[in-house]
Amino acid sequence: MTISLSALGWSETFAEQVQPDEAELAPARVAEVHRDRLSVLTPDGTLRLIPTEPAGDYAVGDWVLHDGVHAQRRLEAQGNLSRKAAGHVAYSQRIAANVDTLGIVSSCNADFNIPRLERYLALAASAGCLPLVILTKPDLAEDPQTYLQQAQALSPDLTALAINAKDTEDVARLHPWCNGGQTLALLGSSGVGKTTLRNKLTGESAATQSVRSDDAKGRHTTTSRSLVPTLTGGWLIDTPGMRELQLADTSDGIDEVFDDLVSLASTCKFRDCAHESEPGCAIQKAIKGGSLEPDRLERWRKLQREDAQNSASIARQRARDKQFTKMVKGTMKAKKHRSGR
Ligand SMILES: Nc1nc2c(ncn2[C@@H]2O[C@H](COP(=O)(O)OP(=O)(O)OP(=O)(O)O)[C@@H](O)[C@H]2O)c(=O)[nH]1
Ligand SMILES: [Zn+2]
Repeated sequence: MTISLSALGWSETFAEQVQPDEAELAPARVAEVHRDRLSVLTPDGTLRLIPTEPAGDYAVGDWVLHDGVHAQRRLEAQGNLSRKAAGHVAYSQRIAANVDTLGIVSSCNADFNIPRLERYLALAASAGCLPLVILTKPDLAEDPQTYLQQAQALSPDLTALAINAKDTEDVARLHPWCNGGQTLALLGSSGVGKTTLRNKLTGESAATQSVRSDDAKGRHTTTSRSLVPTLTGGWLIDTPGMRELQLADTSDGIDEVFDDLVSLASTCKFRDCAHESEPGCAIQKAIKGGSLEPDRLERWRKLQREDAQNSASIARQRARDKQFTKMVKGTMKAKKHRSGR
């Protein structure tokens, strides 16, 4: 069975990137990334390719141009999700590529958390994905509508749906975001129902408990990340094990989520107003007038601080890496020189 490139999500944006000297190469979409190979989808089926860049440069959902053996070139992606990787060494880690819609999954219970939703919304805005808030387990909540209203109030551009992930008909309300070659990525804390949604959307029966391995902290999380077809002709990227999502280089996304504060701040008397006790502060005025919650200002500041700190530590690490490479090259050159070669 063959399927069209557009059914795989190919569009003009990618076609335009193909250079005349690449006419011999064929496009393929990355379904899985392994250290030494990529599993890719082509109109004729699945292929294994040898990467030509470090594995960390690829993300599930990427488009590559290949010759049947090597992924010769990775095309520039749209809807690029990335985060600051956890650990001692700071770097920006790609999570998923060419994502049309980011499904932000939260359940209607203790997991529901406004700052976390705002964090995911900032990520979606910065990546250029359409945000879709999916509130699971409404059947277990006393008043799911209050969660829905709180989520909806975060932005007029956002769609929020309360969906019982165990109910096939209810899950069908997500079909408009995963048909016609469109890609939906699901992001959310462990246990909120991502696997349950995935099984309904794809007709697969990925185990909700068994495909797990211990991570460093001894907690259980699903580990594989892949691009899988939905029953309705779209694509789903499950991003398991994303307990903690640290933002980096998303200041544009944060500004979008807090655009009301950004435009208020632009009317403060001082350009560098810290919105504390400065005279003529439009933000403090709005708080006093009751049109702005002080908490929202705090959440904005907190995300901005986090983003700035993470972006800076990633930049420092990049600079260190660069310096190290330079030093190694310098040493090798000196050695060559000494040995008279
Ligand atoms: N009642 C009810 N239970 C749900 C709903 N969604 C998920 N569950 C249950 O919640 C548990 C966790 O669901 P999973 O789908 O495994 O959660 P997950 O987000 O994939 O978790 P990780 O794999 O750890 O990331 C399972 O027992 C599901 O049956 C829902 O909408 N209603
Ligand atoms: Zn101010």
